[in-house]
Amino acid sequence: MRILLIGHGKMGKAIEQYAIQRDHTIAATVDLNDPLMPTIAEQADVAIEFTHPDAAFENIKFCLENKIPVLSGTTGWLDKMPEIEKICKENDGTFLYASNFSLGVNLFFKLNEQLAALMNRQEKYKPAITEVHHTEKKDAPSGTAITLAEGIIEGFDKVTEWKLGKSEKENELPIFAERIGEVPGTHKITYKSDVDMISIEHEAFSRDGFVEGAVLVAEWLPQQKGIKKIDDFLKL
Ligand SMILES: NC(=O)c1ccc[n+]([C@@H]2O[C@H](COP(=O)([O-])OP(=O)(O)OC[C@H]3O[C@@H](n4cnc5c(N)ncnc54)[C@H](O)[C@@H]3O)[C@@H](O)[C@H]2O)c1
Ligand SMILES: O=C(O)C1=N[C@H](C(=O)O)CCC1
Repeated sequence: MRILLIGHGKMGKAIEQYAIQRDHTIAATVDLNDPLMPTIAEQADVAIEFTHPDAAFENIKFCLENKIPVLSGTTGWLDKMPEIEKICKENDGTFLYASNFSLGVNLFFKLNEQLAALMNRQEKYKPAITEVHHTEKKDAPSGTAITLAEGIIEGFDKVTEWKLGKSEKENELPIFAERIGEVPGTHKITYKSDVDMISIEHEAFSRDGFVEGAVLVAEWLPQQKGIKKIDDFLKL
């Protein structure tokens, strides 16, 4: 498969290595200030986009308008998702966003939803999320923490919105974001009462899980149409 790699940072470089190991070709690599031109698009079967919150929208739009199936792992741009969905439809395109491409985190998302449904019947427990990432991360909270928060809000009726930092209202789910050294990504959900605490945690040991997930989804995506979810691929 011929891959257009948009973003050649920590994720882009690791994806390049893993894709080559799986016998794919990197048709082109585009980073900041490299122009994205239609001639580049013609040489690729799929695009993989891991850039910056401010850059994702234009990159995804370019791919959809130039008829390349595109997946994006970039976080922090989701206010523009409705517009991307519209562009995808207008161009009869294929697009997939996942806040986290690792199998382990996607299993953790399901566990989080099940725990929220169980805890919904309990009066005494209050949920919170803590996420820890490396100091170069641009956005907070992490995209993964936002997906976890959405899972809790869906199943646990006492919270209706999330808030970065300490919550002031009963209906707010606090998300605490810490930035430490080179931590690839740790997410912890806690339900605390006055007498005890229940917690579940996912810890990534490296970026390998994100990288593998992104390449496997990229192999599957060209056979799909429309807005896809990672659940459509993983079928968990
Ligand atoms: N979904 C997931 O599984 C997952 C996993 C890891 C990281 N991420 C997200 O992916 C994104 C990138 O992460 P990273 O660790 O590789 O970051 P990084 O900072 O190491 O790399 C980002 C790269 O994008 C480039 N870039 C910036 N603007 C660009 C533009 N307009 N066009 C092309 N390239 C541009 C930067 O120069 C840099 O090389 C972040 O949003 C991060 O949160 C998601
Ligand atoms: O390193 C990052 O940046 C990560 N971003 C994603 C997020 O925001 O959830 C996934 C984990 C790593």
